[in-house]
Amino acid sequence: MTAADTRIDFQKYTAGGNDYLVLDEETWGGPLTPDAVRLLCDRRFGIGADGILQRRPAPPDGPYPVRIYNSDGSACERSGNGLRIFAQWLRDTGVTARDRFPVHCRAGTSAVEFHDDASLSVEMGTASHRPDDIGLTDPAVPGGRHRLPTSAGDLDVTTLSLGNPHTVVFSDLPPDAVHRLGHEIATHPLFRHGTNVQFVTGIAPDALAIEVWERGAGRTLASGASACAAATAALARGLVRAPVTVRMAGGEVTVLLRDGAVVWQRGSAHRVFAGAIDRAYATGDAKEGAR
Ligand SMILES: N[C@@H](CCC[C@H](N)C(=O)O)C(=O)O
Repeated sequence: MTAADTRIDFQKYTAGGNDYLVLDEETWGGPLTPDAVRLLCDRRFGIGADGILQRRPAPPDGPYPVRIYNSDGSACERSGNGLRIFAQWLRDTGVTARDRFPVHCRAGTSAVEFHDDASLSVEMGTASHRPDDIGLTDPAVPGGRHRLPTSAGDLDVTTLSLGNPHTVVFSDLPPDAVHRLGHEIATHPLFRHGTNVQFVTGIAPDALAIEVWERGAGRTLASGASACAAATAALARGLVRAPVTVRMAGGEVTVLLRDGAVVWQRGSAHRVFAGAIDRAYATGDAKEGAR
């Protein structure tokens, strides 16, 4: 029996404190189960991460497909930090040496561009306010700007989809709102598939500050898709001008629109460490007590 039979290699990356494990589908032996994702992401029983990126087989020149999972085991259509991390991993591991290439996730294909300062830009698609795209359950509620009833009163929000659902909260709230209201809004009955939530805590002419509550992961220190959602919503309200620097607890990304509507985010992604996890533990029954 070789080490590859008993251990599964992984790499751990971070983008502004939003951390992901990167695994290979071939090494794992197929798609991850929700139980396996929860175990691997568990910070006490597993390796610990906000989510997992599982690389899928690809033609040499791409597009390079990736499955994206949240730490609660759910699959996610698109992740801004996830795609930046995956692109960085493709370069770090020598899968490609190119500066521009396409990656592919459930929400579609995104172009990636590396810059001289070691940052990278990733295309995030076009924001949609269509109720069906967001998964709104009440036909009386339009996508875009509306009021959202919560335990803290009716909030001024913008709901939109970037391939995944987002609710940007513009109401003035106490600093701990992300902890008090994040889960409530993320699981609000208005959203058929749940929603990621961004609390806007500061606005400048070309910058925003947000706190993030992710669907499927809870509060995170940063989120690329959330930064894009918040910037897009603030641009639509005329509150900021592009490019918009979006500051989060763990770091910042820059968001801009190309061709008037295509959302791009720019930031960095870093490898933290590489390791191997016991295959029997990660895939077998020895996961008692994990979330
Ligand atoms: N961390 C991500 C966002 C992940 C998506 C989300 N949790 C979902 O379920 O849609 C990012 O950086 O964009």
